[in-house]
Amino acid sequence: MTRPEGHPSVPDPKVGLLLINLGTPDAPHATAVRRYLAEFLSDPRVVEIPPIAWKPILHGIILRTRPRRSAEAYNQVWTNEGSPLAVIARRQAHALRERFGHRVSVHYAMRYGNPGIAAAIHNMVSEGCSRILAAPLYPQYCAATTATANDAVFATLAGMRVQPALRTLPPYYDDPLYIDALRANIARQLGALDFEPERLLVSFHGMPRRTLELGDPYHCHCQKTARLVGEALGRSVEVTFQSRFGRAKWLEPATDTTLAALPKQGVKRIAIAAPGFSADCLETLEELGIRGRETFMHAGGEQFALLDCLNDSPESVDMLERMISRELAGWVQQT
Ligand SMILES: C=CC1=C(C)c2cc3[nH]c(cc4nc(cc5[nH]c(cc1n2)c(C)c5CCC(=O)O)C(CCC(=O)O)=C4C)c(C)c3C=C
Ligand SMILES: [Fe+2]
Ligand SMILES: [Fe+2]
Repeated sequence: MTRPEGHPSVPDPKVGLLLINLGTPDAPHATAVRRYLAEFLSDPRVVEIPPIAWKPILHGIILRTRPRRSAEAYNQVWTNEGSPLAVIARRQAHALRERFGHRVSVHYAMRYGNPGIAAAIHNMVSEGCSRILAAPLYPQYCAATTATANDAVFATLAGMRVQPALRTLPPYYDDPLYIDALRANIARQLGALDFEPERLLVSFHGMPRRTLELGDPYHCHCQKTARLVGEALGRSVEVTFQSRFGRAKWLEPATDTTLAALPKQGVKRIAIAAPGFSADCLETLEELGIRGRETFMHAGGEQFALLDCLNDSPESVDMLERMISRELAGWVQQT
């Protein structure tokens, strides 16, 4: 790097990138799942019920029953290398490390479970990172995901005497880089199917409807992503919301009821994409790929394809590299 004459040469600051995802249990067993669910479902950003009312339900009912059922579901998608979400998060970080080389120190962390956000930031700081970009890998902003990931980053810095400088990656639901990565990823997979789907469903994780009424932009972000992806692919898409939890009204239409209804409307061949998930996980592989498929086929469907998420595909790594480089402008020499 050349510097204008008269300016003393200062060492380049070390820049760190922290990729953040939701988290997953350490093992597909009820004990590990209970530990994970207890942390996840105790987050007031996730369950917005006053703790005095929620705690007895969580500890008295949910944590007594759900871990065993969820562990069975995790068992069906667990791999030799671990939980799919953890495996893919590791691969995404590895791929970006290769892309950025010595320019950026790439780490990843989970909001719940391991590796944790606080530990990752402490590692980065002790490694000498004085500037950190925290990148929650949620394309659509939601208080239950983006905000709580950022909260955990801010809380870690709040306890430090010498803080690194910090940036956060904004939501990227309508970023042309994201839409183009989805277009390429979905088009490639549709082209490789041995049938022509009559309908392309795009299923996003659901949220309580009340969060939309309170002003969370998540629902609008999902709708815009879906519209832009449909336009980019040149075909219509149908938006649904999955993973309903509890008794309150959630965003609609629900993925499971749509899957049960489509064959009766004459739609027998479908493909389903889940563009809100940056990595395949329990919610895509088990809820859509196993239970969703069963629901559709039992209702009279004939062909069903679950498309992979962006994961560590070349288009995903290109997208992340370019989006992150843009956020790091001024911090890192562009190549
Ligand atoms: C009130 C409950 C939940 C809200 C709100 C919620 C929002 C939300 N979640 C994701 C992404 C993921 N959720 C995952 C699993 C999962 N989600 C909930 C509940 C809520 N999610 C539970 C209880 C679970 C655990 C599994 C189960 O018991 O059903 C996952 C997968 C994790 C994995 O280990 O693979 C992801 C990813 C988003 C994006 C979101 C709001 C937009
Ligand atoms: Fe969830
Ligand atoms: Fe689920």
